[in-house]
Amino acid sequence: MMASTRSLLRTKSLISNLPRFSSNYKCLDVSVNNDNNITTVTLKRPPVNSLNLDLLSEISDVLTDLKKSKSPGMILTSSSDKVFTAGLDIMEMHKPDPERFKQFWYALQDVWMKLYGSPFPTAAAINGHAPAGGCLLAMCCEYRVMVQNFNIGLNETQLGIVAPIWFIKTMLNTISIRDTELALTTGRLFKTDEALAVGLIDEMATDKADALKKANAFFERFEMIPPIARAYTKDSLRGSDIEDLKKNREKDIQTTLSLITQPKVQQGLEFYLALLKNKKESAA
Ligand SMILES: CCCCCCCCCCCC/C=C/CC(=O)SCCNC(=O)CCNC(=O)[C@H](O)C(C)(C)COP(=O)(O)OP(=O)(O)OC[C@H]1O[C@@H](n2cnc3c(N)ncnc32)[C@H](O)[C@@H]1OP(=O)(O)O
Repeated sequence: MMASTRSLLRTKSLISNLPRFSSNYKCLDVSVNNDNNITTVTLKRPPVNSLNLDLLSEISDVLTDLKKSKSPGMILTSSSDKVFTAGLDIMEMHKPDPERFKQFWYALQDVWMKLYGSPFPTAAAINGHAPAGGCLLAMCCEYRVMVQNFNIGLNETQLGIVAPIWFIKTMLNTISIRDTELALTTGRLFKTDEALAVGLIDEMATDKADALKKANAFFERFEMIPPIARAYTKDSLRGSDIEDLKKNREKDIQTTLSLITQPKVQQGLEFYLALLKNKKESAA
Protein backbone atom coordinates (compact mmCIF):
# COMPACT_ATOMS: atom_id res chain seq x y z
CA MET A 1 0.00 0.00 0.00
CA MET A 2 1.29 3.46 -0.91
CA ALA A 3 2.32 5.65 2.05
CA SER A 4 -0.15 8.37 1.04
CA THR A 5 -3.04 5.82 0.99
CA ARG A 6 -2.02 4.53 4.43
CA SER A 7 -1.95 8.01 5.84
CA LEU A 8 -5.33 8.82 4.25
CA LEU A 9 -6.82 5.68 5.84
CA ARG A 10 -5.28 6.58 9.19
CA THR A 11 -6.71 10.08 8.95
CA LYS A 12 -10.11 8.66 8.01
CA SER A 13 -10.13 6.30 10.97
CA LEU A 14 -9.10 9.12 13.30
CA ILE A 15 -11.90 11.27 11.95
CA SER A 16 -14.44 8.49 12.35
CA ASN A 17 -13.38 8.10 16.00
CA LEU A 18 -13.73 11.75 16.84
CA PRO A 19 -16.80 12.51 18.94
CA ARG A 20 -19.60 13.87 16.81
CA PHE A 21 -21.49 16.44 18.77
CA SER A 22 -24.74 17.92 17.71
CA SER A 23 -24.36 21.65 17.24
CA ASN A 24 -28.01 21.93 18.24
CA TYR A 25 -27.55 21.76 21.99
CA LYS A 26 -29.41 24.62 23.59
CA CYS A 27 -28.38 24.05 27.19
CA LEU A 28 -24.85 22.71 26.75
CA ASP A 29 -21.51 23.78 25.33
CA VAL A 30 -19.39 20.86 24.23
CA SER A 31 -15.71 21.27 23.35
CA VAL A 32 -12.77 18.93 22.88
CA ASN A 33 -9.32 19.83 24.23
CA ASN A 34 -6.81 19.49 21.36
CA ASP A 35 -3.99 18.53 23.71
CA ASN A 36 -5.57 15.50 25.39
CA ASN A 37 -8.88 14.92 23.51
CA ILE A 38 -10.80 15.30 26.78
CA THR A 39 -14.31 16.69 26.20
CA THR A 40 -15.59 19.48 28.40
CA VAL A 41 -19.37 19.59 28.74
CA THR A 42 -20.54 22.94 30.11
CA LEU A 43 -24.03 23.28 31.53
CA LYS A 44 -25.60 26.54 30.38
CA ARG A 45 -29.21 26.87 31.34
CA PRO A 46 -29.48 30.24 33.12
CA PRO A 47 -30.03 31.31 35.74
CA VAL A 48 -29.08 28.24 37.82
CA ASN A 49 -28.75 25.25 35.43
CA SER A 50 -31.75 23.59 37.03
CA LEU A 51 -32.13 20.13 35.52
CA ASN A 52 -35.36 20.06 33.53
CA LEU A 53 -36.37 17.52 30.88
CA ASP A 54 -34.60 19.42 28.08
CA LEU A 55 -31.29 19.76 29.88
CA LEU A 56 -31.34 16.14 31.08
CA SER A 57 -32.13 14.90 27.56
CA GLU A 58 -29.18 16.83 26.15
CA ILE A 59 -26.82 15.49 28.83
CA SER A 60 -28.06 11.98 28.06
CA ASP A 61 -27.40 12.49 24.32
CA VAL A 62 -23.89 13.83 24.83
CA LEU A 63 -23.04 10.86 27.09
CA THR A 64 -24.21 8.48 24.37
CA ASP A 65 -22.03 10.28 21.80
CA LEU A 66 -19.00 10.15 24.08
CA LYS A 67 -19.40 6.43 24.66
CA LYS A 68 -19.87 5.70 20.95
CA SER A 69 -16.80 7.70 20.01
CA LYS A 70 -14.69 5.99 22.69
CA SER A 71 -13.85 9.32 24.27
CA PRO A 72 -10.78 9.30 26.54
CA GLY A 73 -12.66 11.35 29.14
CA MET A 74 -15.14 14.05 30.05
CA ILE A 75 -15.20 17.06 32.36
CA LEU A 76 -18.53 18.42 33.54
CA THR A 77 -18.69 22.09 34.49
CA SER A 78 -20.96 25.14 34.40
CA SER A 79 -21.11 28.41 32.48
CA SER A 80 -22.34 30.21 35.62
CA ASP A 81 -19.81 31.78 37.96
CA LYS A 82 -21.77 30.81 41.07
CA VAL A 83 -23.92 27.75 40.38
CA PHE A 84 -22.74 24.36 39.09
CA THR A 85 -26.37 23.25 39.00
CA ALA A 86 -29.23 23.97 41.41
CA GLY A 87 -30.31 20.34 41.06
CA LEU A 88 -33.60 19.14 39.67
CA ASP A 89 -35.85 21.83 38.33
CA ILE A 90 -38.42 22.20 41.08
CA MET A 91 -40.96 23.30 38.46
CA GLU A 92 -40.84 19.75 37.01
CA MET A 93 -41.97 18.46 40.42
CA HIS A 94 -44.41 21.19 41.42
CA LYS A 95 -47.96 20.31 40.26
CA PRO A 96 -46.51 17.98 37.63
CA ASP A 97 -48.29 16.72 34.54
CA PRO A 98 -47.99 12.94 35.12
CA GLU A 99 -46.87 12.07 31.59
CA ARG A 100 -44.24 14.79 31.50
CA PHE A 101 -43.05 13.84 34.99
CA LYS A 102 -42.55 10.25 33.84
CA GLN A 103 -40.45 11.43 30.89
CA PHE A 104 -38.50 13.75 33.19
CA TRP A 105 -37.75 11.02 35.71
CA TYR A 106 -36.86 8.55 32.94
CA ALA A 107 -34.38 11.10 31.55
CA LEU A 108 -32.85 11.57 35.01
CA GLN A 109 -32.48 7.80 35.39
CA ASP A 110 -30.85 7.68 31.95
CA VAL A 111 -28.34 10.39 32.83
CA TRP A 112 -27.51 8.69 36.12
CA MET A 113 -26.99 5.27 34.54
CA LYS A 114 -24.87 6.67 31.70
CA LEU A 115 -22.75 9.01 33.82
CA TYR A 116 -22.28 6.78 36.88
CA GLY A 117 -21.53 3.81 34.62
CA SER A 118 -19.55 5.50 31.84
CA PRO A 119 -16.66 3.41 30.51
CA PHE A 120 -14.62 6.61 30.04
CA PRO A 121 -13.19 8.54 33.00
CA THR A 122 -15.11 11.56 34.23
CA ALA A 123 -14.34 14.58 36.39
CA ALA A 124 -16.49 17.42 37.68
CA ALA A 125 -15.05 20.94 37.81
CA ILE A 126 -17.55 22.28 40.31
CA ASN A 127 -17.37 26.04 39.89
CA GLY A 128 -20.43 26.95 41.96
CA HIS A 129 -23.12 25.62 44.30
CA ALA A 130 -24.10 21.99 43.76
CA PRO A 131 -27.14 21.13 45.89
CA ALA A 132 -29.19 17.92 45.55
CA GLY A 133 -29.27 16.81 41.88
CA GLY A 134 -26.17 18.97 41.35
CA CYS A 135 -24.32 16.98 43.99
CA LEU A 136 -25.64 13.79 42.38
CA LEU A 137 -24.16 14.68 38.98
CA ALA A 138 -20.84 15.59 40.59
CA MET A 139 -20.77 12.33 42.60
CA CYS A 140 -21.46 10.31 39.44
CA CYS A 141 -18.11 11.57 38.15
CA GLU A 142 -14.97 9.76 39.26
CA TYR A 143 -13.15 12.88 40.44
CA ARG A 144 -14.34 16.20 41.84
CA VAL A 145 -12.47 19.50 41.97
CA MET A 146 -14.44 22.31 43.60
CA VAL A 147 -13.90 26.04 43.74
CA GLN A 148 -13.72 27.50 47.28
CA ASN A 149 -16.68 28.98 49.15
CA PHE A 150 -19.56 27.12 47.53
CA ASN A 151 -21.98 24.48 48.86
CA ILE A 152 -22.50 20.86 47.89
CA GLY A 153 -24.69 18.10 49.31
CA LEU A 154 -27.89 16.10 49.13
CA ASN A 155 -30.24 18.52 50.90
CA GLU A 156 -33.50 16.79 49.88
CA THR A 157 -34.83 16.40 53.44
CA GLN A 158 -34.70 20.20 53.81
CA LEU A 159 -37.31 20.35 51.02
CA GLY A 160 -39.47 17.68 52.70
CA ILE A 161 -38.53 15.14 50.03
CA VAL A 162 -36.45 12.01 50.16
CA ALA A 163 -33.37 11.19 48.07
CA PRO A 164 -34.06 8.03 46.04
CA ILE A 165 -32.02 4.95 46.89
CA TRP A 166 -29.81 5.34 43.81
CA PHE A 167 -28.88 8.88 44.95
CA ILE A 168 -27.98 7.38 48.32
CA LYS A 169 -25.89 4.60 46.76
CA THR A 170 -23.99 7.20 44.79
CA MET A 171 -23.11 9.02 48.00
CA LEU A 172 -22.19 5.72 49.67
CA ASN A 173 -19.77 5.13 46.78
CA THR A 174 -18.16 8.46 47.64
CA ILE A 175 -18.10 8.94 51.44
CA SER A 176 -18.49 6.69 54.48
CA ILE A 177 -21.79 5.09 55.57
CA ARG A 178 -21.68 7.16 58.77
CA ASP A 179 -21.11 10.47 56.96
CA THR A 180 -23.78 9.58 54.39
CA GLU A 181 -26.36 8.93 57.11
CA LEU A 182 -25.57 12.17 58.92
CA ALA A 183 -25.49 14.17 55.70
CA LEU A 184 -28.73 12.78 54.29
CA THR A 185 -30.86 12.84 57.42
CA THR A 186 -29.94 16.46 58.09
CA GLY A 187 -29.96 17.51 54.42
CA ARG A 188 -26.47 18.92 54.97
CA LEU A 189 -24.86 21.25 52.48
CA PHE A 190 -21.07 21.15 52.87
CA LYS A 191 -18.87 24.16 52.23
CA THR A 192 -16.01 23.35 49.83
CA ASP A 193 -13.44 22.83 52.62
CA GLU A 194 -15.88 20.68 54.63
CA ALA A 195 -16.59 18.61 51.52
CA LEU A 196 -12.86 18.05 51.10
CA ALA A 197 -12.48 16.99 54.74
CA VAL A 198 -15.19 14.34 54.40
CA GLY A 199 -14.02 13.14 50.94
CA LEU A 200 -17.05 14.40 49.05
CA ILE A 201 -14.66 16.25 46.76
CA ASP A 202 -11.06 15.35 45.90
CA GLU A 203 -9.40 18.74 45.47
CA MET A 204 -10.11 22.43 46.05
CA ALA A 205 -9.53 25.07 43.39
CA THR A 206 -9.14 28.83 43.54
CA ASP A 207 -11.28 29.49 40.45
CA LYS A 208 -12.77 27.79 37.41
CA ALA A 209 -9.51 27.85 35.41
CA ASP A 210 -7.71 26.17 38.31
CA ALA A 211 -10.53 23.61 38.63
CA LEU A 212 -10.33 22.77 34.92
CA LYS A 213 -6.54 22.48 35.09
CA LYS A 214 -6.76 20.07 38.03
CA ALA A 215 -9.59 18.10 36.42
CA ASN A 216 -7.54 17.74 33.21
CA ALA A 217 -4.55 16.53 35.25
CA PHE A 218 -6.71 13.71 36.67
CA PHE A 219 -6.87 12.03 33.25
CA GLU A 220 -3.06 11.77 33.08
CA ARG A 221 -3.34 8.97 35.65
CA PHE A 222 -4.83 6.73 32.97
CA GLU A 223 -2.23 7.30 30.27
CA MET A 224 -0.60 3.91 30.89
CA ILE A 225 -3.78 2.04 31.86
CA PRO A 226 -5.55 -0.01 29.16
CA PRO A 227 -9.06 1.54 28.82
CA ILE A 228 -10.79 -1.85 28.81
CA ALA A 229 -9.20 -2.86 32.13
CA ARG A 230 -10.20 0.51 33.57
CA ALA A 231 -13.78 0.21 32.33
CA TYR A 232 -14.24 -3.36 33.63
CA THR A 233 -12.91 -2.36 37.03
CA LYS A 234 -15.29 0.59 37.26
CA ASP A 235 -18.16 -1.67 36.22
CA SER A 236 -17.23 -4.17 38.95
CA LEU A 237 -17.53 -1.37 41.50
CA ARG A 238 -20.64 0.44 40.20
CA GLY A 239 -22.41 -2.02 37.88
CA SER A 240 -24.62 -3.69 40.49
CA ASP A 241 -26.11 -0.32 41.57
CA ILE A 242 -27.02 0.33 37.94
CA GLU A 243 -28.49 -3.16 37.48
CA ASP A 244 -30.67 -2.59 40.56
CA LEU A 245 -32.20 0.52 39.02
CA LYS A 246 -32.57 -1.12 35.59
CA LYS A 247 -34.60 -3.92 37.21
CA ASN A 248 -36.78 -1.44 39.13
CA ARG A 249 -36.96 1.38 36.63
CA GLU A 250 -40.74 1.46 36.08
CA LYS A 251 -41.46 0.95 39.77
CA ASP A 252 -39.09 3.79 40.65
CA ILE A 253 -40.94 6.12 38.25
CA GLN A 254 -44.39 5.15 39.56
CA THR A 255 -43.37 5.38 43.22
CA THR A 256 -41.72 8.76 42.75
CA LEU A 257 -44.74 10.12 40.89
CA SER A 258 -47.16 8.95 43.56
CA LEU A 259 -44.97 10.39 46.36
CA ILE A 260 -44.27 13.70 44.69
CA THR A 261 -47.98 14.35 44.02
CA GLN A 262 -48.95 13.88 47.69
CA PRO A 263 -50.52 17.13 48.95
CA LYS A 264 -48.04 17.40 51.85
CA VAL A 265 -45.08 17.08 49.50
CA GLN A 266 -46.55 19.65 47.11
CA GLN A 267 -47.10 22.05 50.03
CA GLY A 268 -43.47 21.56 51.05
CA LEU A 269 -42.26 22.36 47.55
CA GLU A 270 -44.47 25.48 47.42
CA PHE A 271 -43.04 26.62 50.73
CA TYR A 272 -39.50 26.06 49.47
CA LEU A 273 -40.18 27.97 46.24
CA ALA A 274 -41.57 30.86 48.29
CA LEU A 275 -38.40 30.83 50.41
CA LEU A 276 -36.26 31.10 47.28
CA LYS A 277 -38.34 34.03 46.03
CA ASN A 278 -38.33 35.79 49.43
CA LYS A 279 -34.57 35.43 49.64
CA LYS A 280 -34.33 37.36 46.39
CA GLU A 281 -36.82 40.03 47.48
CA SER A 282 -35.14 40.60 50.83
CA ALA A 283 -31.75 40.85 49.10
CA ALA A 284 -33.08 43.52 46.69
C1 LIG B 1 -43.48 12.16 53.81
C2 LIG B 1 -42.48 11.51 52.89
C3 LIG B 1 -42.52 12.20 51.59
C4 LIG B 1 -41.54 11.58 50.64
C5 LIG B 1 -41.45 12.44 49.44
C6 LIG B 1 -40.63 11.76 48.43
C7 LIG B 1 -40.63 12.57 47.19
C8 LIG B 1 -40.17 11.74 46.03
C9 LIG B 1 -38.71 11.79 45.82
C10 LIG B 1 -38.36 12.88 44.86
C11 LIG B 1 -36.88 13.09 44.90
C12 LIG B 1 -36.60 14.31 44.15
C13 LIG B 1 -35.17 14.69 44.23
C14 LIG B 1 -34.84 15.95 44.05
C15 LIG B 1 -33.46 16.39 44.02
C16 LIG B 1 -33.33 17.86 43.69
O1 LIG B 1 -32.42 18.22 43.01
S1 LIG B 1 -34.46 18.96 44.32
C17 LIG B 1 -33.82 20.56 43.99
C18 LIG B 1 -32.99 21.01 45.14
N1 LIG B 1 -32.35 22.25 44.85
C19 LIG B 1 -32.13 23.17 45.77
O2 LIG B 1 -32.48 23.02 46.90
C20 LIG B 1 -31.45 24.44 45.31
C21 LIG B 1 -32.35 25.61 45.37
N2 LIG B 1 -31.69 26.80 44.90
C22 LIG B 1 -30.81 27.50 45.63
O3 LIG B 1 -30.47 27.16 46.74
C23 LIG B 1 -30.24 28.73 45.00
O4 LIG B 1 -31.04 29.07 43.91
C24 LIG B 1 -28.78 28.58 44.51
C25 LIG B 1 -27.84 28.51 45.72
C26 LIG B 1 -28.60 27.36 43.64
C27 LIG B 1 -28.39 29.82 43.66
O5 LIG B 1 -28.64 30.99 44.40
P1 LIG B 1 -28.73 32.37 43.63
O6 LIG B 1 -27.62 32.49 42.66
O7 LIG B 1 -28.83 33.42 44.69
O8 LIG B 1 -30.05 32.28 42.74
P2 LIG B 1 -31.55 32.42 43.23
O9 LIG B 1 -31.95 33.85 43.25
O10 LIG B 1 -31.78 31.63 44.46
O11 LIG B 1 -32.31 31.64 42.04
C28 LIG B 1 -32.48 32.25 40.75
C29 LIG B 1 -33.79 31.76 40.19
O12 LIG B 1 -33.72 30.32 40.00
C30 LIG B 1 -34.78 29.72 40.70
N3 LIG B 1 -34.33 28.39 41.18
C31 LIG B 1 -33.31 28.14 42.02
N4 LIG B 1 -33.17 26.82 42.18
C32 LIG B 1 -34.10 26.21 41.42
C33 LIG B 1 -34.45 24.84 41.17
N5 LIG B 1 -33.78 23.81 41.72
N6 LIG B 1 -35.47 24.60 40.34
C34 LIG B 1 -36.15 25.60 39.75
N7 LIG B 1 -35.88 26.92 39.96
C35 LIG B 1 -34.85 27.22 40.78
C36 LIG B 1 -35.12 30.67 41.83
O13 LIG B 1 -36.41 30.46 42.32
C37 LIG B 1 -34.96 32.00 41.13
O14 LIG B 1 -36.12 32.18 40.34
P3 LIG B 1 -36.72 33.64 40.06
O15 LIG B 1 -35.63 34.39 39.35
O16 LIG B 1 -37.04 34.22 41.41
O17 LIG B 1 -37.91 33.40 39.22
